[in-house]
Amino acid sequence: MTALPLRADVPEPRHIVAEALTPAAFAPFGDVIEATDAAHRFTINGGNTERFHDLAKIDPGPDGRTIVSIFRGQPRALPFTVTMMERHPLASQAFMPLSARAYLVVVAPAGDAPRAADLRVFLARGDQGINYARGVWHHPLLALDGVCDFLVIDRAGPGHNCEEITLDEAVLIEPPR
Ligand SMILES: NC(=O)N[C@@H](O)C(=O)O
Ligand code: NI
Repeated sequence: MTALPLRADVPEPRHIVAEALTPAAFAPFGDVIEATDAAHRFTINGGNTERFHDLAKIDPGPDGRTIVSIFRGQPRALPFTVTMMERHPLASQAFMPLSARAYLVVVAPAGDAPRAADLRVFLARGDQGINYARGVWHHPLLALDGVCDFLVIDRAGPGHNCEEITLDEAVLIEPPR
């Protein structure tokens, strides 16, 4: 059986394999929210409780109000094709998994609209949250393996706080190796 010729007019999407989420790797995009030895941690409540203190820079913007919501995400199948990105120019946005499942985080630096080559893909563990700093480009929630709930901390207030762009080329996210 002869292989069908690839269509010359349809470019092969860029392939990206997710990398592990660490505070250092994610630093250009915001904060990783996790209870680790690296956090400013101290005991409270007479020794019953440990506080992992001040883990994310929540930024509601100059005239915004910080709000807390729950997002219930349907799972995405891998490989997943990224064709768009969004940003919140007025405030940060944080996601903390409540379902203890891994999820994907696709980001690009704040500033000009990203090209596909600018994207970074992280595989977050089910005990790691993330906080996108104001204006950081990201893909909307990418839950995996089942319906997942996330606590979300972002902004309510005047102004348009969600801008979307279509990428110059599609990006295929492979299953983690
Ligand atoms: N639209 C909305 O609130 N969700 C997105 O911002 C997202 O990052 O999932
Ligand atoms: Ni968002």
